[in-house]
Amino acid sequence: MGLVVVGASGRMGRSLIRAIDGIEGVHLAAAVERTGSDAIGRDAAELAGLPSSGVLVTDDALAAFAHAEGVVDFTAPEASLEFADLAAQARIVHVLGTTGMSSDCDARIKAAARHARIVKSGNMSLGVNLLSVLVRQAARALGPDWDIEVLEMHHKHKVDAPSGTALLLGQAAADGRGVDLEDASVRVRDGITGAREEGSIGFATLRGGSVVGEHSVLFAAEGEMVELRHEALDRSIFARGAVKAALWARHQKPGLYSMHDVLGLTASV
Ligand SMILES: NC(=O)C1=CN([C@@H]2O[C@H](COP(=O)(O)OP(=O)(O)OC[C@H]3O[C@@H](n4cnc5c(N)ncnc54)[C@H](O)[C@@H]3O)[C@@H](O)[C@H]2O)C=CC1
Ligand SMILES: O=C(O)C1=N[C@H](C(=O)O)C[C@H](O)C1
Repeated sequence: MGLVVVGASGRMGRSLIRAIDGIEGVHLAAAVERTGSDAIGRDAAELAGLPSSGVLVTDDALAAFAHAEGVVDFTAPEASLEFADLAAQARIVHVLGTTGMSSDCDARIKAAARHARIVKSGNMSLGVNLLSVLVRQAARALGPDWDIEVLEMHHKHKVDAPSGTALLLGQAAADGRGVDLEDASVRVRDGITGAREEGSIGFATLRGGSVVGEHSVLFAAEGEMVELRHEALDRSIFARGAVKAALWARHQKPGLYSMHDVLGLTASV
């Protein structure tokens, strides 16, 4: 399966190029960066620390998509919307890992998925997706007198908050409780906030250094606390998940899929 990596010189772009190189059944068909990037014209594999491949980074996404079967996209929300349209036109699989998408963006991705196979997730790792199943089960079992807080820490370059993973885990907790996350979530606390509102789902964001990604979901009650936690030690876990998603989506009908679909983690698990 020929895959295009968009955002090829980014942290995830380089990790994806290395993952594609090491996985049977896929090859790097093209590598795309934004117009004006220093990476344009450079060998994509060399950028990722591999021996040269002859695939030069381009800013012509349309031409790149024409000769591929899938695109893996960890870029930025506006760019991902554009790539969703181009992938739908080219009838290729779109694996979308970009976070920080607004509800408007999500609606446009849903519309594009009427004609395209899109796998979208705030976290492509097996560990976090399994964790989300456990969070949903815990939230259902523990009930509303257990306070739920989602805590995350990432590297200092991350531009969106809360992380896509924190929102995914918050959604799992809300699903387990049978509440609407929009109504229940408290994303920021500052000043005299008053006591914690019963049933709310809180978020706390930490940024610093080179942390790849740490997430905890805390369930706190009178006299006891349960913590469910995931730590990403290397970006290759997301890259390998994204490639797995592309290979899986190749055989699916048009639609918007999640990593739960790819990994077979259905609602009943
Ligand atoms: N879903 C998941 O499992 C994961 C999601 N992410 C998300 O992926 C995104 C990227 O993360 P990083 O790689 O750390 O960021 P980064 O800033 O290192 O890389 C983003 C790359 O996209 C490129 N880009 C931006 N607009 C573009 C355009 N129009 N055309 C082509 N390239 C364009 C940038 O030049 C940059 O090289 C973020 O939203 C992050 O939260 C990151 C890791 C895992
Ligand atoms: O920006 C990152 O780095 C990451 N982003 C994703 C998120 O927003 O949750 C996934 C991972 O935690 C790394």
